[in-house]
Amino acid sequence: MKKDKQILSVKNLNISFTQYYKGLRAKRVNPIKSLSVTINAGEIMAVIGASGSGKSLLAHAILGILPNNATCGGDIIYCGEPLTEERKIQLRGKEISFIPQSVNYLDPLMRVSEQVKIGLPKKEADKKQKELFLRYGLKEKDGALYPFQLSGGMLRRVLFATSVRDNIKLVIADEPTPGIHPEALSAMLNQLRTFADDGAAVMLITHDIVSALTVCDRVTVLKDGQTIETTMAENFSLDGRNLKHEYSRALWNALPQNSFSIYKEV
Ligand SMILES: Nc1ncnc2c1ncn2[C@@H]1O[C@H](COP(=O)(O)OP(=O)(O)OP(=O)(O)O)[C@@H](O)[C@H]1O
Ligand code: NI
Repeated sequence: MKKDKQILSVKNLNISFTQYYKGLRAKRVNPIKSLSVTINAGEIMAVIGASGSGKSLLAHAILGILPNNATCGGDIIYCGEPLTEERKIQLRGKEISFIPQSVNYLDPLMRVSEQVKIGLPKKEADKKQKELFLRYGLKEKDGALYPFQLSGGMLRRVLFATSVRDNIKLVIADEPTPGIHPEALSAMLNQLRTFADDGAAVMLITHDIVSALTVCDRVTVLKDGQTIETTMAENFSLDGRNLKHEYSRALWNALPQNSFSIYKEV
């Protein structure tokens, strides 16, 4: 696949919810106001922002899994064409791969090895699933277990294994690494890098900016459902003087390892 080709373009995304309370009184909330992000083939775009800034909603809008009471505006273009609700259903789990934030996305009643096999070509599903378990430090016998029998860290690895498929063009990873020990963390980040190097566009939603910077190309900063800035990863360095927006600098300088740097307005 040609690199630098735009795979995903989200323009002026707007998401609101109608909430009913006290019987019939309706209230609208509008957590995503004007959010834009583009990702090219071969690129990892980290998406960062405080809790509640709209990162997961962005992911869910692209995948077509927003709750029913959500209203969505703006444009989502995938490979040059509007990503309609039908196309979302058609493509997710195939060309568009999702690593969800919550392990609740796993089926509680299905053995985890079976869940990793979903979407794999039948003939090689067994072999591939075992390879993926090995790659992410899961034991072969763990495959026979149900989600409730695995630890949080193990479930994250299972989720990651479910995302590795051939012919992926877009990967959306929503906070894929919390509670993961350092070795598995780097295996997962390397896997995201491999997806990108093989030509996919990768969206890495995370709170862990420092780990993300080891693999990502660009960073989009969100605040209150709006894009604050998109910048090259290398601008997250020193005291953040190359970042355009005050808020991005504040996020960067709030990290414990940066707290001693002298922050001056530039
Ligand atoms: N179904 C819903 N109805 C109403 N508001 C919602 C709904 N889902 C999410 N929100 C609101 O939208 C905002 C953004 O939520 P979102 O889950 O995208 O945040 P996030 O950036 O992923 O946060 P975190 O880092 O904690 O995962 C939040 O204020 C949340 O309360
Ligand atoms: Ni989230």
